[in-house]
Amino acid sequence: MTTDPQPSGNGAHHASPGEPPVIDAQQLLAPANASAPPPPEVASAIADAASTIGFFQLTNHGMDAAVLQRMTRAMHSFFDLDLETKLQARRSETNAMGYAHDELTKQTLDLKEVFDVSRVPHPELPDTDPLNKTIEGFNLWPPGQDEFRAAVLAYYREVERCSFQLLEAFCAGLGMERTALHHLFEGQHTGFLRLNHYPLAHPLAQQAGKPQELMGVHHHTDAGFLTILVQDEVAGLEALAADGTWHLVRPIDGALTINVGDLAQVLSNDRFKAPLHRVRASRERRRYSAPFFFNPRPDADIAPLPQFVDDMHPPVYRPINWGQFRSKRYEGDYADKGEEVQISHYRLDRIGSKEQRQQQQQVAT
Ligand SMILES: O=C(O)CCC(=O)C(=O)O
Ligand SMILES: [Fe+2]
Repeated sequence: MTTDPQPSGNGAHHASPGEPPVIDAQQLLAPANASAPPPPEVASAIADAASTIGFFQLTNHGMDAAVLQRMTRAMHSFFDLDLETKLQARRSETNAMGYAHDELTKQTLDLKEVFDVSRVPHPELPDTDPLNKTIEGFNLWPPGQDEFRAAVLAYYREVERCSFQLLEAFCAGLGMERTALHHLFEGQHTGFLRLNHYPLAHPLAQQAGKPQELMGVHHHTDAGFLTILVQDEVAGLEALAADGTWHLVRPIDGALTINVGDLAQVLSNDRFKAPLHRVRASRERRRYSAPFFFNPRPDADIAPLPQFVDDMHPPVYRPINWGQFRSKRYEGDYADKGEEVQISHYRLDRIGSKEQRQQQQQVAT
């Protein structure tokens, strides 16, 4: 049973304590509002959510519903293809985009299959033209799937447009000029769209003493700045709240689910929180989702912004070069190369770094 959302002070609604707020976005993402400042109460509700649970849901958002629906249909047909066809667009160690059914999170196999698509720098040129290679590699497409390609690329352009508008609301919520962070993304952002399909969990998985097999995605934070997620009606996504308990991020028809990424946490010097989240696998229903990871230019050096640093709030992180961080992270997704790189490795107090833990152990023993 679900409870009716309760209104809170700034127009956001919480279903229950710890559950991400549902925010009426007042058409924040509509093209007509591209040059308008984000409504202050929307920016403030976003900032409240971003600085507490790190997740929120946007209703009445203004993204093009027809483009979204077309992508969703194409995603279902794609995952229904036979494995052999999907494997023709299989990603590799040197090409992060394309199809995979063997992704690792925290060195553990996730129960899902994915298809990743990045920005196309020169849409007028063939997909395989060297000028269309980004730090993610080339986009790979299964043969004979023209509608899938067209639908996915149309959605990519739409969610990319919305990401810039949402970035402005994040900036406004942090009390900054709304275009203050555009330079980190403009021209060469490395945002990518992921299509996720979570097949049914095997009924014997838990009995076999392997509860980890019941996770669609193991707990993680998203590495980029922000994520715009479309989830279907099958529940499964959970976020870790400050009290240490997992809360369902319930699917809401027509809403966009947004979460803070690691880089927004770093830039805001820990004001915004990148939440740990995971996806439970279901034994009853297959689940589909489509996150867009809004990531900066490869040459962006991300560090706490001066306005969030003072005597009381010293910088928490040293600069992170995005291009290097992303490629290290991908190595961990693709194959077990040891501990996955995290922003905690860049903390100046070095809490959580391997070196520090080893040092602490040496001191303790
Ligand atoms: O499927 C979902 O709801 C979320 C997936 C996710 O967290 C991810 O792909 O990073
Ligand atoms: Fe995620």
